[in-house]
Amino acid sequence: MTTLIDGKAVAKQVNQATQAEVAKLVEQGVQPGIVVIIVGADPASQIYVRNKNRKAEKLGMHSIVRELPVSTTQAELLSIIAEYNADPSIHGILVQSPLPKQINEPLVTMAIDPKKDVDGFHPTNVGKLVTNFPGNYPVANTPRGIMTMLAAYDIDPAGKTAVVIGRSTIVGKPMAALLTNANATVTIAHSRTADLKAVARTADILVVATGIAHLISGADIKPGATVIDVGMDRDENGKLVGDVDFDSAQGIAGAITPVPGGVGPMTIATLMQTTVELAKWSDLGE
Ligand SMILES: Nc1nc2c(c(=O)[nH]1)N[C@@H](CN(C=O)c1ccc(C(=O)N[C@@H](CCC(=O)O)C(=O)O)cc1)CN2
Ligand SMILES: [Mg+2]
Repeated sequence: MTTLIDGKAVAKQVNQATQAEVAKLVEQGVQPGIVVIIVGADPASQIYVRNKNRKAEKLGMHSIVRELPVSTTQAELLSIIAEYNADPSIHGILVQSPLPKQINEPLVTMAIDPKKDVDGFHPTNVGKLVTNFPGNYPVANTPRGIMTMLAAYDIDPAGKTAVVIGRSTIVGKPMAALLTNANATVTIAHSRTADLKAVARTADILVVATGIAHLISGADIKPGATVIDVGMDRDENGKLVGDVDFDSAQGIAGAITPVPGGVGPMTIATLMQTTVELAKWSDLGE
């Protein structure tokens, strides 16, 4: 029997808690605010940005979408970020990725005030995560949402062997840090890993974030393992699929996230949760 990890249902619970928290803050005179900056007109990014804006408004937050032309220069983008760094009504600044070629993404990440870094990508915040620094700071929303999902299903990483396939700043590296901080024994694997599938088979918790449709199949999964599929890929018919072949994993995995309806909804719900926390930490000193 394979348990389906229902990200949509967990996201709904997180969103309900966030909505209640927003209402409480508003009573105290603080309305959490987020700005999402999008450069260019990538259709998928436009949909994600619209979804974030709708969700933020639905939960009672102040939400701005700042749409910039594809020709925006590095200097223009940095000066817009500086504007929101100085705006007390904005607690979270998110620059939607991917960005056009003329923009230096790491410099953009560095320009965001770490206290408003709602993505958790600023090196100051990444450094705190990796050093398991005490206190409050934002953590990348996709891996943090995955930790929330694991907890919701009583899956404790402590003492388990975890394999994270993918080493991105958005998912793989912060995921490995969170699992390490939760006392798992963690391996980061990637495109250059020798015998990747044999490494995958050692995992009690397998997180796959490669962007390669159906890279992992049932034969690569240790029986009973928890499988978290971060992929959002298109198959040959244009259908949205994950990095894991869900059908062949069924019956082998102990628990698995579907695509869609797994990690994706948790990313947005966690982003909203982080925005509220940033507002609390900055305006109420909590
Ligand atoms: N600055 C950032 N840029 C990007 C991030 C990010 O976290 N920060 N992540 C991705 C895109 N993304 C959010 O921005 C995102 C994409 C998709 C989903 C989602 O809920 N997916 C659904 C399926 C949607 C569909 O049917 O197409 C699901 O998995 O159920 C959430 C967040 C890149 N850029
Ligand atoms: Mg994401």
